[in-house]
Amino acid sequence: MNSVPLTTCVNQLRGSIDIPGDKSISHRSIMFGAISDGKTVVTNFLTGEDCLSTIACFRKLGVHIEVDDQKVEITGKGLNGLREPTEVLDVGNSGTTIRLMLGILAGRPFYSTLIGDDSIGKRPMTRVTKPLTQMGAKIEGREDGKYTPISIRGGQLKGFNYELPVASAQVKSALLFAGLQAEGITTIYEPSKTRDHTERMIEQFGGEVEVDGQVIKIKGNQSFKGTNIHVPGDISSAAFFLVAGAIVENSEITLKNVGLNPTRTGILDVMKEMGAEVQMINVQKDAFEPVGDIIVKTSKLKGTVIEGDLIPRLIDELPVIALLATQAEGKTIIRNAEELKVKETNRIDTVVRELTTLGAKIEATDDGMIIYGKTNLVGGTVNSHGDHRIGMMLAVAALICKEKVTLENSEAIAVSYPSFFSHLGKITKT
Ligand SMILES: O=C(O)C1=C[C@@H](OP(=O)(O)O)[C@@H](O)[C@H](O)C1
Ligand SMILES: C=C(OP(=O)(O)O)C(=O)O
Repeated sequence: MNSVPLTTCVNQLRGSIDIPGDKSISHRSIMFGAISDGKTVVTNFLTGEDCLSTIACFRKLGVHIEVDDQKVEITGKGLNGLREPTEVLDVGNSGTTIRLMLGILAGRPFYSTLIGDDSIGKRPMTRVTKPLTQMGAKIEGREDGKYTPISIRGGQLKGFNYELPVASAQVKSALLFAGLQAEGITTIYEPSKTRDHTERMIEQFGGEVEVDGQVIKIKGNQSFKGTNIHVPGDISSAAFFLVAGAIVENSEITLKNVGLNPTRTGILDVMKEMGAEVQMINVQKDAFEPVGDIIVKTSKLKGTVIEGDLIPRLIDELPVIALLATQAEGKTIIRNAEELKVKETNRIDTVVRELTTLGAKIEATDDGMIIYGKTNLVGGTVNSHGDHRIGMMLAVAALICKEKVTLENSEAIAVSYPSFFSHLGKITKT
């Protein structure tokens, strides 16, 4: 457990950062590469711990994967090339890895066991185990399939119609992976539109999927062909610098190569609504995932309401958006965000607890939080609680703290952004 002093009292942030590869897209590039025929080359791959867990799991399923810095080569032998693993598959801290892999394994005629860390052991799995069982997979898990360890024996699946009880791209993607191996058609209805990287990647690897708003249809017995994928920068990682640039005085920073898929850009909409000076330049809309650069400057901010269909478009950014709201005049309300309770930590509790330590006025509600601004943040000892997004949010908060800030459990940040502190150091002027 690392405890580190954070940089405080920063006078300005200046310069530019190349944002590392998107976590969601990096995971999926390995998964599709592994189930395709032939070679897939992935560039700008995110070498965060979560995506490395995905690689480790597929190696145990017999897939040859070579990693050279941010370049990954996967030698796929199709879905039938996956082999029964002789060891348990350890997903580490990664919810995306376990839920999407369960979808793939549901259609494979062999037995696997999946485990993860303490945080994974508390995250709900019924949301995927129940519909996958309905499709025909045999799944057992602790407390009736609710939690890890989970064992699965896949086999011949049947397509079905399924209304998602929660807006979750992980559940949708698990069902797409199962559906593309099933007999017949699988139709999924989403309560709100969630990130569509799986749908985009199916087409990129030569498969077929039909999307009509929040209704997604996939036919079974599909096969895929290896391809080259260049992963855009992760807007969820850029979010920490977007907020830092807006709240630290005298700042102007450019975030380069940021993925701008509209299912992920909720933070930009909210920042504009709050009065932030953010500008997109060099936008390439026709790439398989849209990408561009973002300039952010110190901004005068006002409170807002964040709710409804916007929530899935910024779910992972809510901790750092809560910090942003502490620097806005007036009240900010975040509602319909109960999914925050089942992330790496209960992010309603951890955000409220840690920001309160630093002097913010913030309350937890049943489905979100209320933040009263503008407050001066002071200092203190804070804790990531093993949650990478909480750790990075606190490092950004420290930039505007007047007193010493110490971060406990800082190592969690490597889950999604191993170069976070070096990037922050590069733009920080004290
Ligand atoms: O599909 C994905 O890659 C993800 C979906 C989201 O989770 P849910 O599907 O649980 O909302 C998000 O929070 C997670 O970081 C990544
Ligand atoms: C929730 C997250 O990831 P996962 O669900 O993959 O653990 C996240 O990265 O904020």
